[in-house]
Amino acid sequence: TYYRHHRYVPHFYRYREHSANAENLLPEVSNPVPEVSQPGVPTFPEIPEVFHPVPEVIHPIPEAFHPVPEVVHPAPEPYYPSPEVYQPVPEASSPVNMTRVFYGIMFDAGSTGSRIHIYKFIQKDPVELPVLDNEMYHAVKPGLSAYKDNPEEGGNTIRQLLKIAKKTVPEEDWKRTPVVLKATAGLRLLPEDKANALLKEVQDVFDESPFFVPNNSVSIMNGAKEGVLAWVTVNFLTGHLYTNTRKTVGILDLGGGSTQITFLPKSKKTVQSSPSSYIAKFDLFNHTYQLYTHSYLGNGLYAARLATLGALGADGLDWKVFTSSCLPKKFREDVTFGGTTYKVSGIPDGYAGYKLCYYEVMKVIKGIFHQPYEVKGSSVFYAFSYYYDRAVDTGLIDGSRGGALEVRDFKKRAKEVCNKMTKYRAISPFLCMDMTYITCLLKEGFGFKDSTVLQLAKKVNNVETSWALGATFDYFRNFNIH
Ligand SMILES: O=c1ccn([C@@H]2O[C@H](COP(=O)(O)OP(=O)(O)O)[C@@H](O)[C@H]2O)c(=O)[nH]1
Repeated sequence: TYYRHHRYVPHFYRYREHSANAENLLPEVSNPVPEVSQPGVPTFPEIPEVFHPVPEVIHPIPEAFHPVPEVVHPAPEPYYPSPEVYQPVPEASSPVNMTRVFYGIMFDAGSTGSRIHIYKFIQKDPVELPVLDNEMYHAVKPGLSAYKDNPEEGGNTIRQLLKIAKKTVPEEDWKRTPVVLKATAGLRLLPEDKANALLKEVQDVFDESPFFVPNNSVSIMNGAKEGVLAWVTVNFLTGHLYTNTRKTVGILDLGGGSTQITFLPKSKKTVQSSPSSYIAKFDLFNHTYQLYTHSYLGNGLYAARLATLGALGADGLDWKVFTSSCLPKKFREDVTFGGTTYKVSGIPDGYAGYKLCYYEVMKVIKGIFHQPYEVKGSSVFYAFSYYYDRAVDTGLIDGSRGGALEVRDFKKRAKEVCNKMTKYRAISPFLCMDMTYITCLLKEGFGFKDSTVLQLAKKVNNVETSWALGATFDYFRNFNIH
Protein backbone atom coordinates (compact mmCIF):
# COMPACT_ATOMS: atom_id res chain seq x y z
CA THR A 1 0.00 0.00 0.00
CA TYR A 2 1.10 3.52 -0.48
CA TYR A 3 -0.02 7.00 0.18
CA ARG A 4 0.36 10.02 -1.95
CA HIS A 5 -0.88 13.53 -1.97
CA HIS A 6 -0.68 15.22 -5.30
CA ARG A 7 -1.10 18.80 -6.20
CA TYR A 8 -0.75 20.40 -9.54
CA VAL A 9 -0.84 24.03 -10.48
CA PRO A 10 -2.52 24.88 -13.75
CA HIS A 11 -0.38 26.81 -16.21
CA PHE A 12 -3.12 29.24 -16.90
CA TYR A 13 -6.79 29.72 -16.33
CA ARG A 14 -9.57 30.49 -18.69
CA TYR A 15 -12.94 31.60 -17.59
CA ARG A 16 -16.38 31.05 -18.90
CA GLU A 17 -17.33 33.98 -21.09
CA HIS A 18 -20.27 34.82 -23.26
CA SER A 19 -18.80 35.96 -26.51
CA ALA A 20 -19.34 35.27 -30.16
CA ASN A 21 -15.68 34.42 -30.47
CA ALA A 22 -15.44 31.23 -32.49
CA GLU A 23 -12.18 30.46 -30.71
CA ASN A 24 -13.99 30.21 -27.41
CA LEU A 25 -14.23 26.50 -26.94
CA LEU A 26 -16.15 26.70 -23.72
CA PRO A 27 -19.55 25.10 -23.76
CA GLU A 28 -22.72 27.13 -23.92
CA VAL A 29 -24.28 27.97 -20.59
CA SER A 30 -27.10 30.13 -19.41
CA ASN A 31 -26.30 33.60 -18.08
CA PRO A 32 -24.95 33.56 -14.58
CA VAL A 33 -27.65 33.99 -12.02
CA PRO A 34 -27.14 34.47 -8.31
CA GLU A 35 -27.19 31.28 -6.36
CA VAL A 36 -30.44 30.88 -4.48
CA SER A 37 -30.89 28.01 -2.16
CA GLN A 38 -34.23 26.26 -2.38
CA PRO A 39 -35.45 23.72 0.08
CA GLY A 40 -34.91 20.21 -1.19
CA VAL A 41 -32.70 21.27 -4.07
CA PRO A 42 -28.98 20.89 -3.72
CA THR A 43 -27.10 24.12 -4.07
CA PHE A 44 -23.67 22.62 -3.81
CA PRO A 45 -21.73 21.03 -5.34
CA GLU A 46 -22.72 22.57 -8.62
CA ILE A 47 -22.70 20.44 -11.73
CA PRO A 48 -19.11 20.75 -12.77
CA GLU A 49 -17.77 21.15 -16.20
CA VAL A 50 -14.34 20.42 -17.41
CA PHE A 51 -12.27 22.73 -19.47
CA HIS A 52 -8.91 22.34 -21.11
CA PRO A 53 -6.55 24.44 -23.08
CA VAL A 54 -6.28 23.33 -26.68
CA PRO A 55 -4.06 20.26 -26.69
CA GLU A 56 -0.68 20.36 -28.28
CA VAL A 57 0.44 17.86 -30.87
CA ILE A 58 1.00 14.54 -29.14
CA HIS A 59 4.59 13.46 -29.03
CA PRO A 60 5.78 10.29 -27.38
CA ILE A 61 7.04 12.25 -24.40
CA PRO A 62 6.69 12.21 -20.65
CA GLU A 63 3.40 13.31 -19.21
CA ALA A 64 4.80 16.55 -17.80
CA PHE A 65 4.66 18.06 -21.27
CA HIS A 66 0.94 17.71 -21.66
CA PRO A 67 -1.22 20.75 -21.26
CA VAL A 68 -2.65 21.03 -17.80
CA PRO A 69 -6.37 20.62 -17.66
CA GLU A 70 -8.81 22.34 -15.42
CA VAL A 71 -12.01 21.16 -13.92
CA VAL A 72 -14.51 23.91 -14.07
CA HIS A 73 -17.97 24.63 -12.85
CA PRO A 74 -20.40 26.73 -14.76
CA ALA A 75 -21.91 29.68 -13.04
CA PRO A 76 -25.17 28.54 -11.49
CA GLU A 77 -27.56 27.35 -14.15
CA PRO A 78 -31.03 25.87 -14.07
CA TYR A 79 -30.83 22.67 -12.15
CA TYR A 80 -32.28 19.55 -13.72
CA PRO A 81 -32.25 16.91 -11.08
CA SER A 82 -31.24 13.42 -12.07
CA PRO A 83 -31.88 10.40 -9.86
CA GLU A 84 -28.25 10.18 -8.80
CA VAL A 85 -27.84 13.77 -7.70
CA TYR A 86 -31.37 14.80 -6.73
CA GLN A 87 -30.92 14.79 -3.01
CA PRO A 88 -30.80 17.64 -0.60
CA VAL A 89 -27.20 18.53 0.03
CA PRO A 90 -26.44 20.67 3.05
CA GLU A 91 -25.39 24.15 2.08
CA ALA A 92 -21.78 25.17 1.78
CA SER A 93 -20.43 26.61 4.96
CA SER A 94 -18.35 29.34 3.34
CA PRO A 95 -19.81 32.71 2.42
CA VAL A 96 -20.82 33.21 -1.21
CA ASN A 97 -18.01 35.56 -2.21
CA MET A 98 -15.13 33.61 -0.81
CA THR A 99 -13.05 30.83 -2.25
CA ARG A 100 -14.86 27.56 -1.94
CA VAL A 101 -13.27 24.21 -1.76
CA PHE A 102 -15.21 21.03 -2.30
CA TYR A 103 -14.39 17.36 -2.57
CA GLY A 104 -15.57 14.18 -4.25
CA ILE A 105 -14.72 10.74 -2.88
CA MET A 106 -14.64 7.83 -5.33
CA PHE A 107 -13.84 4.26 -4.29
CA ASP A 108 -12.53 1.82 -6.88
CA ALA A 109 -13.31 -1.70 -5.66
CA GLY A 110 -11.09 -3.60 -8.09
CA SER A 111 -10.40 -7.31 -8.34
CA THR A 112 -6.88 -6.96 -6.91
CA GLY A 113 -7.36 -4.07 -4.50
CA SER A 114 -9.60 -1.32 -3.15
CA ARG A 115 -8.62 2.28 -3.71
CA ILE A 116 -9.86 5.66 -2.57
CA HIS A 117 -9.58 8.76 -4.73
CA ILE A 118 -10.32 12.06 -3.01
CA TYR A 119 -10.56 14.88 -5.54
CA LYS A 120 -10.31 18.44 -4.30
CA PHE A 121 -11.88 21.19 -6.37
CA ILE A 122 -11.44 24.91 -5.81
CA GLN A 123 -13.85 27.62 -6.82
CA LYS A 124 -12.55 31.15 -6.24
CA ASP A 125 -15.95 32.82 -6.44
CA PRO A 126 -19.41 31.86 -7.70
CA VAL A 127 -18.85 33.12 -11.24
CA GLU A 128 -15.40 31.69 -11.59
CA LEU A 129 -14.94 28.16 -12.76
CA PRO A 130 -13.64 25.61 -10.28
CA VAL A 131 -10.39 23.83 -10.86
CA LEU A 132 -9.31 20.30 -10.02
CA ASP A 133 -6.69 21.09 -7.44
CA ASN A 134 -5.37 17.69 -6.45
CA GLU A 135 -6.06 14.04 -5.90
CA MET A 136 -5.39 12.09 -2.76
CA TYR A 137 -4.99 8.40 -3.54
CA HIS A 138 -4.56 5.40 -1.33
CA ALA A 139 -4.76 1.69 -2.11
CA VAL A 140 -5.15 -1.50 -0.08
CA LYS A 141 -4.85 -5.15 -1.05
CA PRO A 142 -6.57 -7.55 -1.51
CA GLY A 143 -9.79 -6.42 -3.17
CA LEU A 144 -13.32 -6.86 -1.82
CA SER A 145 -13.88 -10.16 -3.64
CA ALA A 146 -11.20 -11.78 -1.46
CA TYR A 147 -13.71 -11.35 1.41
CA LYS A 148 -16.52 -13.17 -0.36
CA ASP A 149 -16.99 -15.47 2.64
CA ASN A 150 -16.45 -12.76 5.23
CA PRO A 151 -18.16 -9.61 3.95
CA GLU A 152 -17.87 -7.85 7.31
CA GLU A 153 -14.11 -7.88 7.04
CA GLY A 154 -14.40 -6.61 3.47
CA GLY A 155 -16.46 -3.71 4.82
CA ASN A 156 -13.68 -3.03 7.32
CA THR A 157 -11.17 -2.40 4.52
CA ILE A 158 -13.47 0.35 3.20
CA ARG A 159 -13.91 1.69 6.74
CA GLN A 160 -10.12 1.99 7.01
CA LEU A 161 -9.91 3.87 3.73
CA LEU A 162 -12.66 6.21 4.85
CA LYS A 163 -10.46 7.22 7.79
CA ILE A 164 -8.11 8.76 5.21
CA ALA A 165 -11.04 10.69 3.78
CA LYS A 166 -11.78 12.03 7.26
CA LYS A 167 -8.20 13.21 7.57
CA THR A 168 -8.16 14.74 4.10
CA VAL A 169 -11.55 16.43 3.94
CA PRO A 170 -12.03 19.13 6.60
CA GLU A 171 -14.72 18.22 9.11
CA GLU A 172 -17.01 21.10 8.14
CA ASP A 173 -17.17 19.70 4.59
CA TRP A 174 -17.96 16.07 5.46
CA LYS A 175 -21.73 16.44 5.25
CA ARG A 176 -21.68 17.76 1.71
CA THR A 177 -18.92 15.57 0.31
CA PRO A 178 -20.36 12.69 -1.74
CA VAL A 179 -18.95 9.22 -1.24
CA VAL A 180 -19.40 6.68 -4.05
CA LEU A 181 -18.05 3.15 -4.61
CA LYS A 182 -17.98 1.32 -7.89
CA ALA A 183 -16.87 -2.29 -8.11
CA THR A 184 -15.34 -3.83 -11.22
CA ALA A 185 -14.37 -7.33 -12.39
CA GLY A 186 -13.78 -8.87 -8.95
CA LEU A 187 -17.43 -8.52 -7.99
CA ARG A 188 -18.67 -9.15 -11.52
CA LEU A 189 -17.01 -12.56 -11.36
CA LEU A 190 -18.59 -13.52 -8.00
CA PRO A 191 -21.94 -15.25 -7.57
CA GLU A 192 -24.63 -12.59 -7.21
CA ASP A 193 -25.47 -13.33 -3.57
CA LYS A 194 -21.81 -13.05 -2.51
CA ALA A 195 -21.34 -9.79 -4.42
CA ASN A 196 -24.56 -8.35 -2.95
CA ALA A 197 -23.50 -9.23 0.60
CA LEU A 198 -20.27 -7.29 0.07
CA LEU A 199 -22.09 -4.30 -1.41
CA LYS A 200 -24.50 -4.29 1.51
CA GLU A 201 -21.59 -4.20 3.98
CA VAL A 202 -20.10 -1.24 2.13
CA GLN A 203 -23.48 0.51 2.11
CA ASP A 204 -23.63 0.10 5.90
CA VAL A 205 -20.13 1.53 6.25
CA PHE A 206 -21.11 4.53 4.12
CA ASP A 207 -24.38 5.03 6.01
CA GLU A 208 -22.57 5.19 9.33
CA SER A 209 -20.01 7.63 7.91
CA PRO A 210 -20.34 11.41 8.25
CA PHE A 211 -20.20 11.92 4.46
CA PHE A 212 -23.00 12.57 2.00
CA VAL A 213 -24.28 9.24 0.66
CA PRO A 214 -26.19 9.70 -2.61
CA ASN A 215 -28.70 7.19 -3.95
CA ASN A 216 -27.04 4.24 -5.73
CA SER A 217 -23.71 5.17 -4.23
CA VAL A 218 -22.59 1.51 -3.98
CA SER A 219 -22.80 -0.56 -7.15
CA ILE A 220 -21.11 -2.84 -9.65
CA MET A 221 -20.18 -0.84 -12.73
CA ASN A 222 -20.59 -2.45 -16.12
CA GLY A 223 -17.57 -2.99 -18.34
CA ALA A 224 -18.60 -0.53 -21.07
CA LYS A 225 -18.91 2.25 -18.52
CA GLU A 226 -15.53 1.35 -17.03
CA GLY A 227 -13.91 1.74 -20.44
CA VAL A 228 -15.71 4.99 -21.29
CA LEU A 229 -14.96 6.61 -17.93
CA ALA A 230 -11.25 5.75 -18.16
CA TRP A 231 -11.26 7.27 -21.66
CA VAL A 232 -12.88 10.43 -20.23
CA THR A 233 -10.24 10.62 -17.46
CA VAL A 234 -7.27 10.22 -19.78
CA ASN A 235 -8.57 12.56 -22.46
CA PHE A 236 -9.41 15.16 -19.83
CA LEU A 237 -5.99 14.92 -18.19
CA THR A 238 -4.16 15.05 -21.52
CA GLY A 239 -6.22 18.03 -22.67
CA HIS A 240 -8.06 16.34 -25.51
CA LEU A 241 -11.62 17.15 -24.59
CA TYR A 242 -13.16 20.40 -25.80
CA THR A 243 -11.36 20.69 -29.06
CA ASN A 244 -12.76 21.21 -32.50
CA THR A 245 -10.23 18.84 -33.96
CA ARG A 246 -11.79 15.89 -32.18
CA LYS A 247 -8.30 14.60 -31.67
CA THR A 248 -8.36 12.20 -28.77
CA VAL A 249 -6.35 9.27 -27.45
CA GLY A 250 -7.43 5.68 -26.98
CA ILE A 251 -7.02 3.79 -23.71
CA LEU A 252 -5.89 0.29 -22.84
CA ASP A 253 -6.64 -0.77 -19.27
CA LEU A 254 -5.46 -4.15 -18.00
CA GLY A 255 -6.96 -4.98 -14.62
CA GLY A 256 -6.76 -8.20 -12.64
CA GLY A 257 -10.15 -9.55 -13.74
CA SER A 258 -11.00 -7.67 -16.94
CA THR A 259 -9.36 -5.63 -19.67
CA GLN A 260 -10.76 -2.66 -21.57
CA ILE A 261 -10.05 -1.02 -24.91
CA THR A 262 -11.70 2.31 -25.74
CA PHE A 263 -11.10 4.83 -28.51
CA LEU A 264 -12.87 7.33 -30.72
CA PRO A 265 -13.08 5.81 -34.19
CA LYS A 266 -12.00 8.07 -37.03
CA SER A 267 -13.37 5.84 -39.72
CA LYS A 268 -16.99 4.80 -40.24
CA LYS A 269 -15.75 1.35 -41.19
CA THR A 270 -14.68 0.75 -37.58
CA VAL A 271 -18.21 1.42 -36.34
CA GLN A 272 -19.88 -0.52 -39.16
CA SER A 273 -17.68 -3.56 -38.68
CA SER A 274 -18.15 -3.72 -34.88
CA PRO A 275 -20.83 -5.52 -32.90
CA SER A 276 -23.36 -2.88 -31.79
CA SER A 277 -22.63 -3.55 -28.11
CA TYR A 278 -19.04 -2.36 -28.74
CA ILE A 279 -20.20 1.16 -29.64
CA ALA A 280 -21.08 3.56 -26.81
CA LYS A 281 -22.71 6.90 -27.48
CA PHE A 282 -22.83 9.59 -24.83
CA ASP A 283 -22.97 13.33 -24.36
CA LEU A 284 -20.24 15.15 -22.57
CA PHE A 285 -19.53 18.86 -22.32
CA ASN A 286 -21.70 19.73 -25.33
CA HIS A 287 -20.30 17.04 -27.59
CA THR A 288 -21.79 13.71 -28.53
CA TYR A 289 -19.15 11.04 -28.61
CA GLN A 290 -19.41 7.66 -30.23
CA LEU A 291 -16.71 5.42 -28.87
CA TYR A 292 -15.54 1.93 -29.60
CA THR A 293 -15.32 0.24 -26.19
CA HIS A 294 -15.27 -3.26 -24.83
CA SER A 295 -14.44 -4.93 -21.55
CA TYR A 296 -13.32 -8.56 -21.69
CA LEU A 297 -14.34 -10.19 -18.42
CA GLY A 298 -11.96 -12.97 -17.39
CA ASN A 299 -9.14 -11.49 -19.49
CA GLY A 300 -7.57 -9.32 -16.82
CA LEU A 301 -4.01 -10.31 -15.95
CA TYR A 302 -4.78 -12.43 -12.88
CA ALA A 303 -7.82 -14.15 -14.38
CA ALA A 304 -5.77 -14.85 -17.53
CA ARG A 305 -3.03 -16.49 -15.45
CA LEU A 306 -5.57 -18.94 -14.05
CA ALA A 307 -7.18 -19.49 -17.45
CA THR A 308 -3.75 -20.22 -18.97
CA LEU A 309 -3.17 -22.78 -16.22
CA GLY A 310 -6.59 -24.32 -16.91
CA ALA A 311 -7.56 -23.53 -13.32
CA LEU A 312 -10.36 -20.99 -13.83
CA GLY A 313 -13.64 -22.67 -13.01
CA ALA A 314 -11.94 -26.08 -12.55
CA ASP A 315 -12.99 -28.57 -9.88
CA GLY A 316 -10.75 -30.56 -7.52
CA LEU A 317 -8.92 -27.45 -6.35
CA ASP A 318 -7.92 -29.20 -3.10
CA TRP A 319 -5.71 -31.72 -4.82
CA LYS A 320 -5.12 -30.60 -8.42
CA VAL A 321 -1.86 -28.89 -9.30
CA PHE A 322 -2.09 -26.67 -12.37
CA THR A 323 1.08 -26.49 -14.46
CA SER A 324 2.43 -24.27 -17.20
CA SER A 325 5.55 -23.91 -19.31
CA CYS A 326 5.30 -20.17 -18.63
CA LEU A 327 6.47 -20.77 -15.03
CA PRO A 328 9.97 -21.60 -13.75
CA LYS A 329 10.37 -25.39 -13.70
CA LYS A 330 10.97 -25.65 -9.96
CA PHE A 331 8.29 -23.18 -8.96
CA ARG A 332 5.40 -24.44 -6.85
CA GLU A 333 3.03 -22.27 -4.84
CA ASP A 334 -0.55 -21.64 -3.80
CA VAL A 335 -2.05 -18.58 -5.48
CA THR A 336 -5.24 -16.81 -4.44
CA PHE A 337 -7.50 -14.75 -6.65
CA GLY A 338 -11.04 -13.62 -5.86
CA GLY A 339 -10.98 -15.48 -2.55
CA THR A 340 -10.16 -18.89 -4.13
CA THR A 341 -6.81 -20.63 -3.76
CA TYR A 342 -5.16 -22.72 -6.48
CA LYS A 343 -2.04 -24.93 -6.44
CA VAL A 344 0.22 -24.03 -9.34
CA SER A 345 3.65 -25.10 -10.49
CA GLY A 346 6.11 -25.15 -13.37
CA ILE A 347 6.69 -28.38 -15.28
CA PRO A 348 9.63 -29.90 -13.33
CA ASP A 349 10.99 -32.16 -16.04
CA GLY A 350 9.43 -30.52 -19.07
CA TYR A 351 10.21 -27.49 -21.18
CA ALA A 352 9.68 -23.86 -20.34
CA GLY A 353 10.14 -20.82 -22.54
CA TYR A 354 8.59 -18.15 -24.71
CA LYS A 355 7.33 -20.25 -27.63
CA LEU A 356 5.54 -22.85 -25.53
CA CYS A 357 4.21 -20.16 -23.27
CA TYR A 358 2.88 -18.19 -26.25
CA TYR A 359 0.88 -21.25 -27.41
CA GLU A 360 -0.54 -21.62 -23.92
CA VAL A 361 -1.68 -18.03 -23.51
CA MET A 362 -3.06 -18.02 -27.07
CA LYS A 363 -5.77 -20.39 -25.84
CA VAL A 364 -7.06 -17.63 -23.55
CA ILE A 365 -7.24 -15.09 -26.39
CA LYS A 366 -8.04 -16.93 -29.62
CA GLY A 367 -11.62 -16.59 -30.80
CA ILE A 368 -12.54 -14.26 -27.95
CA PHE A 369 -11.30 -10.87 -29.11
CA HIS A 370 -12.76 -8.57 -31.71
CA GLN A 371 -10.10 -6.75 -33.70
CA PRO A 372 -11.30 -3.25 -34.44
CA TYR A 373 -10.56 -2.10 -37.99
CA GLU A 374 -8.78 1.00 -36.83
CA VAL A 375 -6.11 -0.14 -34.40
CA LYS A 376 -3.99 -1.10 -37.39
CA GLY A 377 -3.82 2.63 -38.14
CA SER A 378 -2.14 5.50 -36.39
CA SER A 379 -4.32 6.14 -33.31
CA VAL A 380 -2.49 7.08 -30.11
CA PHE A 381 -3.17 4.76 -27.18
CA TYR A 382 -2.47 5.29 -23.50
CA ALA A 383 -1.84 2.05 -21.63
CA PHE A 384 -1.90 1.88 -17.84
CA SER A 385 -2.70 -0.42 -14.86
CA TYR A 386 -0.90 -3.76 -15.33
CA TYR A 387 0.56 -2.74 -18.69
CA TYR A 388 2.38 -0.07 -16.75
CA ASP A 389 3.32 -2.23 -13.77
CA ARG A 390 4.84 -4.98 -15.92
CA ALA A 391 6.70 -2.52 -18.12
CA VAL A 392 8.25 -1.11 -14.92
CA ASP A 393 8.99 -4.57 -13.46
CA THR A 394 10.92 -5.58 -16.57
CA GLY A 395 12.79 -2.29 -16.82
CA LEU A 396 11.11 -1.19 -20.06
CA ILE A 397 10.08 2.15 -18.54
CA ASP A 398 11.01 4.25 -15.55
CA GLY A 399 8.65 3.71 -12.61
CA SER A 400 8.03 7.37 -11.94
CA ARG A 401 8.02 8.82 -15.44
CA GLY A 402 6.46 6.18 -17.69
CA GLY A 403 7.20 6.63 -21.37
CA ALA A 404 6.52 5.48 -24.91
CA LEU A 405 6.95 1.87 -26.02
CA GLU A 406 6.30 -0.07 -29.18
CA VAL A 407 4.33 -3.30 -29.06
CA ARG A 408 7.48 -5.07 -30.22
CA ASP A 409 9.27 -3.90 -27.04
CA PHE A 410 6.87 -6.01 -24.96
CA LYS A 411 7.51 -8.96 -27.30
CA LYS A 412 11.29 -8.63 -27.13
CA ARG A 413 11.29 -8.37 -23.36
CA ALA A 414 8.81 -11.27 -23.00
CA LYS A 415 11.18 -13.48 -24.98
CA GLU A 416 14.09 -12.44 -22.82
CA VAL A 417 12.22 -12.99 -19.55
CA CYS A 418 10.87 -16.40 -20.62
CA ASN A 419 14.16 -17.65 -21.93
CA LYS A 420 16.06 -16.52 -18.80
CA MET A 421 13.44 -17.37 -16.20
CA THR A 422 15.83 -17.84 -13.31
CA LYS A 423 17.24 -14.34 -13.77
CA TYR A 424 13.79 -12.74 -13.51
CA ARG A 425 12.30 -15.13 -10.96
CA ALA A 426 13.08 -12.88 -8.02
CA ILE A 427 10.95 -10.10 -9.52
CA SER A 428 8.02 -12.46 -10.04
CA PRO A 429 7.71 -16.13 -11.05
CA PHE A 430 4.78 -15.03 -13.22
CA LEU A 431 6.75 -12.42 -15.17
CA CYS A 432 7.18 -14.63 -18.25
CA MET A 433 3.49 -15.54 -18.29
CA ASP A 434 2.40 -11.92 -17.76
CA MET A 435 4.69 -10.46 -20.42
CA THR A 436 3.75 -13.15 -22.92
CA TYR A 437 0.06 -12.58 -22.20
CA ILE A 438 0.43 -8.82 -22.70
CA THR A 439 2.25 -9.38 -26.00
CA CYS A 440 -0.35 -11.87 -27.17
CA LEU A 441 -3.23 -9.64 -26.04
CA LEU A 442 -1.92 -6.64 -27.95
CA LYS A 443 -1.01 -8.53 -31.12
CA GLU A 444 -3.42 -11.43 -31.46
CA GLY A 445 -6.21 -10.00 -29.29
CA PHE A 446 -6.61 -6.38 -30.36
CA GLY A 447 -4.58 -6.74 -33.57
CA PHE A 448 -1.96 -4.04 -32.93
CA LYS A 449 1.06 -3.94 -35.20
CA ASP A 450 4.56 -4.49 -33.79
CA SER A 451 5.32 -0.87 -34.57
CA THR A 452 2.32 0.63 -32.74
CA VAL A 453 3.48 3.12 -30.11
CA LEU A 454 1.83 2.99 -26.69
CA GLN A 455 2.10 5.74 -24.10
CA LEU A 456 2.61 4.14 -20.70
CA ALA A 457 1.30 6.38 -17.93
CA LYS A 458 0.31 5.67 -14.35
CA LYS A 459 -0.48 9.30 -13.73
CA VAL A 460 -1.01 12.31 -15.95
CA ASN A 461 -0.46 15.67 -14.27
CA ASN A 462 -0.23 13.89 -10.93
CA VAL A 463 -3.66 12.30 -11.20
CA GLU A 464 -4.14 8.54 -11.48
CA THR A 465 -5.06 7.26 -14.93
CA SER A 466 -8.13 5.35 -13.82
CA TRP A 467 -11.86 5.46 -14.50
CA ALA A 468 -12.35 7.06 -11.06
CA LEU A 469 -12.01 10.71 -12.15
CA GLY A 470 -14.37 10.14 -15.10
CA ALA A 471 -16.79 8.52 -12.68
CA THR A 472 -16.62 11.58 -10.42
CA PHE A 473 -17.50 13.83 -13.37
CA ASP A 474 -20.22 11.35 -14.23
CA TYR A 475 -21.57 11.66 -10.72
CA PHE A 476 -21.67 15.44 -10.86
CA ARG A 477 -22.65 15.80 -14.45
CA ASN A 478 -24.48 12.55 -15.07
CA PHE A 479 -23.85 12.14 -18.75
CA ASN A 480 -25.81 9.40 -20.42
CA ILE A 481 -24.11 6.43 -21.99
CA HIS A 482 -26.20 4.31 -24.29
O1 LIG B 1 -6.16 4.41 -9.55
C1 LIG B 1 -5.69 3.33 -9.86
C2 LIG B 1 -6.47 2.17 -9.99
C3 LIG B 1 -5.86 0.99 -10.36
N1 LIG B 1 -4.53 0.95 -10.58
C4 LIG B 1 -3.87 -0.28 -10.99
O2 LIG B 1 -4.64 -0.87 -12.01
C5 LIG B 1 -4.74 -2.28 -11.85
C6 LIG B 1 -6.20 -2.48 -11.65
O3 LIG B 1 -6.60 -3.73 -11.43
P1 LIG B 1 -8.01 -4.02 -10.72
O4 LIG B 1 -7.74 -4.75 -9.47
O5 LIG B 1 -8.83 -2.77 -10.58
O6 LIG B 1 -8.67 -4.98 -11.75
P2 LIG B 1 -10.14 -5.02 -12.39
O7 LIG B 1 -11.09 -5.20 -11.26
O8 LIG B 1 -10.35 -3.70 -13.10
O9 LIG B 1 -10.06 -6.16 -13.34
C7 LIG B 1 -3.78 -2.59 -10.73
O10 LIG B 1 -2.48 -2.76 -11.30
C8 LIG B 1 -3.75 -1.31 -9.91
O11 LIG B 1 -2.54 -1.12 -9.21
C9 LIG B 1 -3.77 2.07 -10.45
O12 LIG B 1 -2.56 2.03 -10.66
N2 LIG B 1 -4.36 3.24 -10.08
